[in-house]
Amino acid sequence: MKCAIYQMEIIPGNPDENIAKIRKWISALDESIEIVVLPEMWNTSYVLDELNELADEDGTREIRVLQEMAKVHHVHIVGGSIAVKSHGRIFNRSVVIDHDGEIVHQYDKVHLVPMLDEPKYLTAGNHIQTFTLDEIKMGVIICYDLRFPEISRKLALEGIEVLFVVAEWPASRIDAFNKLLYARAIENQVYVIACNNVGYCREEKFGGQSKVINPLGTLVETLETAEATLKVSVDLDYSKEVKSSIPVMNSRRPELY
Ligand SMILES: NC(=O)CCC(=O)C(=O)O
Repeated sequence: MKCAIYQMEIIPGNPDENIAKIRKWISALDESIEIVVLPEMWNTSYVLDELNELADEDGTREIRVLQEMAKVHHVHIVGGSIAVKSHGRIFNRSVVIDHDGEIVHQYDKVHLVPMLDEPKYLTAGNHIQTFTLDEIKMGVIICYDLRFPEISRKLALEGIEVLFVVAEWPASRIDAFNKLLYARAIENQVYVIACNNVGYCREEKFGGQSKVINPLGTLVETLETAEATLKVSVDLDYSKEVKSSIPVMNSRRPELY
């Protein structure tokens, strides 16, 4: 699976310019790329007090663009997440679109971040599910979700081979981001494909370091702290190989914990 990750510098509070950036970035990718990954809240960043005006109903404006790009460029899109309005409430919603332009998955962030005031402005989701692309089961979690091993374990127990982590993780806590990514890969024996943003939103600086970690916990490749694209090829059979050589899931004792 050939993957491109967009470590994007998101323009705070400007969905139109961010949509234009996404269009330009996807259009410039070479044709061999099969799946692209975007960061969390790429349409607005963390201008939470402006989302009532900025967020589109059900994210229709952004989703239409992603569907068009997916079809035209024949790529699956793990669309990071976008701020959307739905029935008067705001959600931090991840949308996955296949290369035919069909929506295959939507997920509303279930763990809202107190340190970024999310509980004050956003409504949490209540559902955690896997999705399938090219017959491979995958899962996506959003940023702060990474701190809660239960959500990744639930997805792993349902058979995912790849865990996408879409993030706007601050630079001040980037060591925790990196360590948690390794932990989730090792304990669940899955590829972790993490897409963080860079730049600022108001006073907050975001830390980048988007990366891919294999199911054994080895770094495949990482970015640093500038806007950039990470292109990697992922051998999905490796997850099955690791699962059979170290049978962690079979060694579990769920009756004890
Ligand atoms: N956008 C986020 O969810 C940030 C999470 C964070 O800052 C942390 O867990 O620390």
